[in-house]
Amino acid sequence: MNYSRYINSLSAARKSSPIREMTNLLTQGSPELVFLAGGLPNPNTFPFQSASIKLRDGSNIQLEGKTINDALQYGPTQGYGPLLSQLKEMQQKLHSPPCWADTEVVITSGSQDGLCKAFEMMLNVNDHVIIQEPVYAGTLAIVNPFKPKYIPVQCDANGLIPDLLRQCLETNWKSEDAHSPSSDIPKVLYVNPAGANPTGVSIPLDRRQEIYQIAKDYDLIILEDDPYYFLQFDKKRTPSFLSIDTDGRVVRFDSLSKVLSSGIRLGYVTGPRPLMERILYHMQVSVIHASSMSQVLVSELLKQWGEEGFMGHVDRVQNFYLQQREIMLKAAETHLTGLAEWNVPQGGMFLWIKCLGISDTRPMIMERALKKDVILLPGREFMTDPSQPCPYMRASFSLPTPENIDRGFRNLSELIREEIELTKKN
Ligand SMILES: Cc1ncc(COP(=O)(O)O)c(CNc2cc3ccccc3n(O)c2=O)c1O
Repeated sequence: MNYSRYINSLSAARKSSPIREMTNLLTQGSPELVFLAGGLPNPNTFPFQSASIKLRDGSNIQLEGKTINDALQYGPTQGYGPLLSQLKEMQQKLHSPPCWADTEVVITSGSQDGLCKAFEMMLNVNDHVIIQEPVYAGTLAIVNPFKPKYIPVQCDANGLIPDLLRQCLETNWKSEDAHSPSSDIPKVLYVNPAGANPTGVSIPLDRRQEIYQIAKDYDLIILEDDPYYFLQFDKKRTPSFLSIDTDGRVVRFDSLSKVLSSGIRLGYVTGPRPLMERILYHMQVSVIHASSMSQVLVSELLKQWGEEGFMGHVDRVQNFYLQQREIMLKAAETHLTGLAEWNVPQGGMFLWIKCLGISDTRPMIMERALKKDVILLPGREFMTDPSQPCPYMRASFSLPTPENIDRGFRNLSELIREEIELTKKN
């Protein structure tokens, strides 16, 4: 593939920082090396001497000696060596990427960081951007400043609809336009394929293959934003776009937020080397690297757990959210039947609810929900055109207890009934 068409002039102008190259030397030098080059602070001046983290299973992770020094010091931009190796091994085992030999992984400060850098590498102002809709509000927040011409592709119970995707493209372009520098044909397809935010929908494999073929026909890069991959409620996880990527056209964003901790701010981007190099250079100048403490801690955890321990943990996390989903679905049945409609989420942590008899949920939620001791997000936040009224709202089942879910939905049903009355009066 010719990746230059996906790299805007800003990103193409980025170069590796000499200081970062120097720091990489530090990890390659002999023990006799006298390092006079980089401005790394002397760890003996740090007040932290060791750290011990207690795990819920009663075991401990000890950071001391080399690990505490690594945790407190600058490290390689691409990621802390041991963790990078562990994550690369995990990607190979879980996804068996067909283009693995030409693939690179970069550890980022959450998948949000990686997603932001990928769009900032690829987009120019006023670009066409193909995006599933509804879509995670954090993605819109990244892309909106580019004043994009969104091509929103509607979803059904199985996610993004390939026929609509193909229709959007063939109505306005020919596939050969992808090879014409002057064409304004889109270059990027953003997809959140499993347990999508906000719908909870997962795209089945046959549909992913159709979508991939369309991306192939129109030479699109697929941004596979997949933080809920481990939270798919069907234990047999659907193969990722990365696992069917025979061309090297998928950039995949994984997150540790939903399975280990959201506060450690660790995600990892997996994609073709020429694109990952651009993201690496951007990391060098934006944050230098993701938190060393977070990376060392996770690496020691994975070392202690091994693959079996980690997969056992993510299964427990998946089961927790499945239980939470059941509780929210029961509360919806009890309190919202006749007032709203919803699909059964196939993954993630959200229920996407359509209010019946209310054209736009934003005023109800933003102006009247707090008085009812319940708050959720209005559907407009997840639309590419927020000026349009939207009858949907997103409820998260990650945090509330079963009792609070039931109480919240009881309050919600009162809120909706009062809103319908209000609408009738106006
Ligand atoms: C589809 C999709 N892609 C990327 C991310 C970012 O995850 P990261 O790995 O932690 O950076 C997310 C996180 N989504 C949310 C985060 C959040 C944080 C504070 C408060 C509210 C939040 N709400 O509501 C969210 O949906 C996501 O859903």
